[in-house]
Amino acid sequence: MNILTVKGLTKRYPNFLLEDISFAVPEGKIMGLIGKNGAGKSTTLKSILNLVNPDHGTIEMFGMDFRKNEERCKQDLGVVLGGIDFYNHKKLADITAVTKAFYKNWDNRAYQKYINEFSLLTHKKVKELSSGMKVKYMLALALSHNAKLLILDEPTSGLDPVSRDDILELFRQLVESKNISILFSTHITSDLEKCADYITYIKDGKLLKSAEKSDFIKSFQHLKEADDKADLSLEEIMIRTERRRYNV
Ligand SMILES: Nc1ncnc2c1ncn2[C@@H]1O[C@H](COP(=O)(O)OP(=O)(O)OP(=O)(O)O)[C@@H](O)[C@H]1O
Repeated sequence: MNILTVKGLTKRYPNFLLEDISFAVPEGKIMGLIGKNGAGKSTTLKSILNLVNPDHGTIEMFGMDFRKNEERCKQDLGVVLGGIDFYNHKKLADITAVTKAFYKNWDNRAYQKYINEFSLLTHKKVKELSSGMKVKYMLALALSHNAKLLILDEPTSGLDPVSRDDILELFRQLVESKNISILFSTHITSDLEKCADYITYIKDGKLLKSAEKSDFIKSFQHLKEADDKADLSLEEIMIRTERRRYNV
């Protein structure tokens, strides 16, 4: 069963066109949304969530039309877009108090468990947290209302390799122990090697490929050159697909 199905998503900006994006996230799986800077990853996520107004396309979430059931869907959805830096001077406890009022199925015991598990101190202000801790706090909030789908925009960007590995490991554990589904954007291919089940690749606003990871990798092996012995890695696939020739 697919937890999220995106069909024909199109968004036109004056200097950019996100065109006819379609893909699906199966239940209990991690989908990595990849593309270089400016490819349209954030625009895709914001269009899915109705944070920008797409020109075309349908979004089915939890078997419902997202646009017609937005408030219901949001109860089971955890979203981390662009961090919480605009709450820099707020204490975590204060942000939590505002957040929990929004969710019908807020679970205080679960919240306390994740706060302890992630070693978060709720009397601290957002600006006192490391980047990895901020991501963990956002995840703690999402998990405390039993979100079934997490949509995360570049959750690992700006993290050091150890913190990145820690967050990716946490994603895998969440998927395996709680059957949560995750859609996250990144331009860091090693994130996907480590933890994605499926990959959707957007290039210049267009969908290049969306497939299960090993099928995805297989489908790009025509980019191999004579002296390539092993299969191309995701990094090589992306570099070769995006490489430009300069007339200098
Ligand atoms: N509100 C907006 N108005 C006009 N153009 C926009 C707007 N938001 C994004 N764009 C343009 O859409 C294009 C895609 O941007 P987007 O942020 O979706 O890319 P991205 O793949 O998430 O990039 P990055 O990895 O750098 O975050 C860019 O050319 C950007 O300038």
